[in-house]
Amino acid sequence: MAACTVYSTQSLNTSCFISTPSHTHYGFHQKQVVFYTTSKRISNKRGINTISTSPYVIKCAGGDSQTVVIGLAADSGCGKSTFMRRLTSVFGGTAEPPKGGNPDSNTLISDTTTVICLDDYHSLDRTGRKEKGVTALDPKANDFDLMYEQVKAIKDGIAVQKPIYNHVTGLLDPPELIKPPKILVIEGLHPMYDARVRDLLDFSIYLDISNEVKFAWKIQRDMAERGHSLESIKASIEARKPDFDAYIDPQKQYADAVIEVLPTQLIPDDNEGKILRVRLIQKEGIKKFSPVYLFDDGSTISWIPCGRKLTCSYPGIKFAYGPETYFGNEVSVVEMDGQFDRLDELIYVESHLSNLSSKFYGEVTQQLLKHTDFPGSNNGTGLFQTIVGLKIRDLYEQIVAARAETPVRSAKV
Ligand SMILES: Nc1ncnc2c1ncn2[C@@H]1O[C@H](COP(=O)(O)OP(=O)(O)OP(=O)(O)O)[C@@H](O)[C@H]1O
Ligand SMILES: O=C(CO)[C@H](O)[C@H](O)COP(=O)(O)O
Repeated sequence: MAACTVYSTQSLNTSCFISTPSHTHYGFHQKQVVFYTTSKRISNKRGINTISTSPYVIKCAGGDSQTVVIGLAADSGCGKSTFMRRLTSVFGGTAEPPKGGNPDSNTLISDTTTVICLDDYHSLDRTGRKEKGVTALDPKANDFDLMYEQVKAIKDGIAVQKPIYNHVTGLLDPPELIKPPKILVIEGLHPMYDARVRDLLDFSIYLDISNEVKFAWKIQRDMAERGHSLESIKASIEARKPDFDAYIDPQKQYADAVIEVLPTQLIPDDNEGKILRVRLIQKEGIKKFSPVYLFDDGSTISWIPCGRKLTCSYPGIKFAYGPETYFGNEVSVVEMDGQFDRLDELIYVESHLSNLSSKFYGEVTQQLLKHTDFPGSNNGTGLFQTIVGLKIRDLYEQIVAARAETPVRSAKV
């Protein structure tokens, strides 16, 4: 049986948020129990109940109970869903919408992860935004207080009733229950915009897609799959740009890892946007995260792997690695320009990368081979998304291991 520690409320901030109607006893996860014997419930207009008194909080040793929170920021259509599918696959599962819930829910749940889309915190629906003349990227169209309260509650192991923004109707639908998972990913336009939400993140990622590439991807998806015209795609990108520059793009300075996607430099003046130069920018000095490197940690390296061990057709493949400064922070950057002809040969490149946090030799290659149908599997976007997925798994395992030790120690003291 797990050893438990009982804390008196005098030393705790006892205010918390819950979503269930019962008010005497809440059990979250297997190894943490929060036990309220006296409670005062105040319903507020967001359907959240505030408990203002809680005499005992019991936490048990060996608990992996607190949710690890990951932030993933990017503009719409920049590969968040693809990245999430790769991340879920690293944990060995597939993500699905909540069973029996709203068919237009934006949430995806797997055994380990719950991914919530921050569009659900739009405070203005489509009509409301039109009337007020604001875009969904404008902070005025989003409820950051609620976002903070709910992400904090989930992180503390407490279920919430999260609103749903319905992309089909453009309306705010009735809320859905989100239980605390092992890993909560908050993805969308603003995971690092509000300092309170940012501080809750255990790791943060920004997908930085250059305008040229964003345009090429949008055309491919919105013209081919959604029947939009070229003119309307151009107009929509232009209309979003000022708010994107003001509110979304600046978040990259806070990210622990940035995946930057640029046009290739291997073809002069390329404007097709098919061959990509992708940079994995990794912040130095982040707890439980040690950046991936090529050949030699801290050196500056340029490497063309094409030859006997790696088949390359025009324009080839070029890797680079080295230390840089990014928004005043020391970072390590691994870069890949070009694309693989034969994905199985990626193993050759993988064997020259270190600190991958893989569980066995060839895991990165195996992951990419598993999902050759995902966009970007043959270039740096797929490679670096997979690597970041392994890093998140490693971070999660380190956090769980550290937590398993802490209460035992404090109980002994
Ligand atoms: N690495 C990639 N290489 C090429 N195309 C890509 C890549 N990632 C995404 N795309 C293109 O962009 C489209 C959007 O990708 P995805 O659905 O993953 O983005 P998203 O950020 O989740 O979009 P949204 O927020 O609009 O739902 C894909 O359908 C595909 O056409
Ligand atoms: O930037 C977006 C994030 O995905 C969407 O444009 C925003 O959520 C508004 O959605 P819709 O266009 O469906 O009203």
